[in-house]
Formats: sequence, structure tokens, C-alpha cells
Amino acid sequence: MENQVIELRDVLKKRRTKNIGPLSLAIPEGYVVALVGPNGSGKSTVLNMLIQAVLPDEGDIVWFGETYAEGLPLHIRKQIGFVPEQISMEERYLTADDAAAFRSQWYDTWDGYYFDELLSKFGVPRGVKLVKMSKGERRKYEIAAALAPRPKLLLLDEPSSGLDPFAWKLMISQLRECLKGGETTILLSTHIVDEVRRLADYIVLMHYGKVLGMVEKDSLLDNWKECWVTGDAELVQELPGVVSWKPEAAGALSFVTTACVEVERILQSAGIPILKTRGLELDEVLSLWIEGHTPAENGKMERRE
Ligand SMILES: Nc1ncnc2c1ncn2[C@@H]1O[C@H](COP(=O)(O)OP(=O)(O)OP(=O)(O)O)[C@@H](O)[C@H]1O
Repeated sequence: MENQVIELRDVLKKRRTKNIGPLSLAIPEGYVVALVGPNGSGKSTVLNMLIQAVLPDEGDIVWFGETYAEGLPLHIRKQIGFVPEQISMEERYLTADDAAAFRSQWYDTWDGYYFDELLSKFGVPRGVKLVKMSKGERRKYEIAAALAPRPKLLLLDEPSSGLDPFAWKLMISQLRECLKGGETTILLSTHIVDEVRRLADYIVLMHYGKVLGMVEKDSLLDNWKECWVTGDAELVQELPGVVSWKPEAAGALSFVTTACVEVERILQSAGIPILKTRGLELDEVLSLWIEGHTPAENGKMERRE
């Protein structure tokens, strides 16, 4: 059986206007799980509960097989790298190097050379206080500082927010690098479809404080597509997973399906060519999922090489 790095068991956080939870979720070791969902759906609250910056009102959180209701012990905290949504108050008036010197005291696995290399590659200004940096520069520092101790678990709250395209690509390649050994697990919240496409193994959808499901990314993105074929309404009614369709020019029609792999198989055996397909954007996938078009059950994944 796979090791679960994190487990949430009926976790509930009461907020003034809405509750986040009850949430039950298991994050398997060695995978990347993308938390997606509209603003205010509870993604940051989940991530903050995982470092005990926010404490749940009910339920249990299990880290590496143990619960720690009395506070996260240092040996567990040291295995977690966190990129928060907001810059921490304690580090505001420190430079990147001073903040790193402060952090490295808590992490015996802190790799100063790696941190230095990341700051240089990202072009983070040295000698400038974090509070005086641009949003993107601070983000780059946060990513470098989260990666430097080579943690087993990386919690990333919208890590690409404010990054330019060059820095974004660098972040993706560095995260992929971390995953190579198979022991690092990443839980990230994101609104960026390309980030999900390039990194995630699983997608967890949050909506109004609830988890609507956890599904394999490949299965979701391979199956949820818009297709163009030559045919009529009768044809579309025979096809599985069709959620909408419309006539197009020259006797063609387009339809959105949540079962494209099966649709392709059926059309191929009927000798009907698919003229074109388009993978849905993340917002389209989320809207359909939220409307109740649930993805197929996820199968077991092969472990990452
Ligand atoms: N400190 C707080 N006190 C009271 N309510 C809060 C607090 N932090 C968050 N909330 C509320 O909890 C809900 C979930 O917020 P959260 O930041 O977890 O959402 P999110 O999914 O990360 O949103 P976004 O995509 O906008 O970052 C929101 O309705 C928010 O107003």
C-alpha cells in the first residue's frame, strides 16, 4: 500500500461566514497534488492547517502517520517546506540572505549552495530587504527558501503568483528536479492550467469549503474535451459523457464530452473521423465539475520514475 504523507480526517475549520470542511483527504507519497477551486473555496486554509498556522476546530490531521494535536514537533516541521500566500512578518525587514541564515538554524538539511544557486538563477536582488522587493522577487526568495532544505513535503500556496514567464519555467523545472528521487510530495494550490498540466499527478477540487473529489490529472484532461465531427444530433445522443453540443458550419457539429477516450473508440469503430479536438481549460473543467459532471473514478497510478 502507498504511504500517505498527509491525511485529513473529517477536518473542520469554522470561519465567520462559512465553514471549511468537513474535509477528508489523503496525499500519497511521491506525487504532486494540485488543489484547485474558486477564490475563497478553502485552499489556503487547508495549506495553513498543514503547518498548524491555523488549527482545525474538529477532526484530525495525520502527518507521516502521526497526529500532533499538541503542536507540530520540530522533526516534522523540518520535513516541510512552505511557500505561503503572504510574506511572513518576521522576515519582512531582512534581506534574502539574512532570512535564509535565520531559517537555516531550524533545518539541519539546509543546503546553502543550492539556495545561493537558486537566488542567482532567479535573479533575486541581494542586500535588499524583503519588504522592499517586488512581489515576484519576494516570491522567488520564498520558493528558493522552501526548496533549500530539500524537504519531503512541499506546500505551495499559489507559488507562481507574480512570477514572470522565465521565473515560472525555472520554478517548474526545479520542482520537477525535486521529484526525481520519488520521495518528495508536493501539495500546491493554483489557478494556472499549465501548472496543473506540467506538474500535477492528481487534482483535488475545492468548492465552498468542501472537497468535491480527487482525480488523476491525465484521466481528467484526456477525457474532458471538445470535439468536432461531421454528423447530426442523433449521433451526439449516442455518444457517452456529452454535456453540450452545437451545430457548426458545413454539416459539422461540436460537442463537449467527459469521456473522450471512449468517444474516440466508438467513432473510430463506426468509421467517423474526428475533425479536431481541444482540451478544456481549467476554468471550463472546474465549471463542469462544480455543475455536477463528476470525473470517472481514479485508478491507481504508476509510481513516478
Ligand atoms: N483569518 C480568517 N478569518 C476569517 N475568515 C477567513 C480567514 N481566512 C480565510 N477566511 C475565509 O475562509 C474562506 C476560505 O479562504 P481561503 O483563503 O482558504 O480560500 P482560497 O481557496 O485559498 O482562496 P483564493 O483562491 O482566493 O486564494 C474565505 O471565505 C475567507 O473569507
